[in-house]
Amino acid sequence: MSKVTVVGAGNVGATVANVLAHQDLVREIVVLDIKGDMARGKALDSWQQASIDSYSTRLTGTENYADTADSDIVVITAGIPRKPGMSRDDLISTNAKIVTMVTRSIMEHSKNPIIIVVSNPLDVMTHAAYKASGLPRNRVFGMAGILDTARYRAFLATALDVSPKDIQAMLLGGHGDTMVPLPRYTTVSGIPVTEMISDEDLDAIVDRTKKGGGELVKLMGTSAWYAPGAAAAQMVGAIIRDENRIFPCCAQLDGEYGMKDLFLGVPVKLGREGIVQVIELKLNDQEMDLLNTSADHVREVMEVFEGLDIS
Ligand SMILES: NC(=O)c1ccc[n+]([C@@H]2O[C@H](COP(=O)([O-])OP(=O)(O)OC[C@H]3O[C@@H](n4cnc5c(N)ncnc54)[C@H](O)[C@@H]3O)[C@@H](O)[C@H]2O)c1
Ligand SMILES: O=C(O)C[C@H](O)C(=O)O
Repeated sequence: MSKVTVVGAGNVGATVANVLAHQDLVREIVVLDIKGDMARGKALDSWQQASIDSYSTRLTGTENYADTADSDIVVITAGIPRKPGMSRDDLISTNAKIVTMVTRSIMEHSKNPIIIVVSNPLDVMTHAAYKASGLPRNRVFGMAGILDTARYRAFLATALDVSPKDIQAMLLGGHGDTMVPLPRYTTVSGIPVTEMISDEDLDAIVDRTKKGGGELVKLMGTSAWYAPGAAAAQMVGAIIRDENRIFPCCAQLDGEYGMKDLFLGVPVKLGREGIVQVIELKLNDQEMDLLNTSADHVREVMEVFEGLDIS
């Protein structure tokens, strides 16, 4: 596996390419954007960093899909980000068209890629790419849960004054304010987090996590990119190394958690073939209720998507 395409050379796309290049895992990264010179410039800038940071991954930029031919993995970050006051769902009509067109163009030049979607609203955009690609569900999935748990882990690390490296956590649901961080599946070096923090403080951290994207949009006027870019690069790394790592990702459910034909955040095992397994947790009633509420919200956005005219 050695060719990765990143579509969208904006804040997130450029970060995915740059972080991935630093892992020195792939032969070639192609960065594609409708603004071809921006893609060329960012790829060239990252390539000029190679001798300083010691990696061999060759980066090039383009606006031409022929240059993406025979990609093993494609990360789609193309689309508009939200501005303060907007929800991710407000992006749907613009980004649904972009993600669909991008996926169709990718499939004209790569036979059997793995596609990782980043564009928002994430769960529905992952469905859009799945539908436009014709690929099986194990090869099309979305990045959100790694980012959302990373935020949760960062907030916990600050509150407990420990390293975020020692916090392990799981999270379910759609990538929106109804996401479901799971304290029952959160540990600090194996110690249940509930033994280290009060219920009140933990609740506040769960709530801040759910609104974590919006907090950054408010601060910066646009959405985040360092942690999102690193999260997508981590997924690419796990696939290329065939590691079977378990991450929360947006995957199509086929009966798991009692749901079908819906893309939602769940724990998955990631290896060379993409999603090797969707992992079903034994949820309690309260967790299941929260997951159902989140799924209902994603279904509402799906209805908007189904009503769009994307020719
Ligand atoms: N899943 C997540 O957790 C997560 C995290 C952060 C951002 N996002 C989403 O990722 C997307 C990108 O965010 P960003 O901050 O990088 O935005 P950005 O505006 O910095 O970059 C987006 C890029 O997409 C390009 N683009 C637009 N239409 C295109 C097309 N048809 N073909 C190719 N390129 C095209 C633009 O030219 C631009 O360079 C947004 O939708 C944002 O909401 C998702
Ligand atoms: O919040 C956003 O709009 C971008 C992204 O989904 C995030 O969580 O940072």
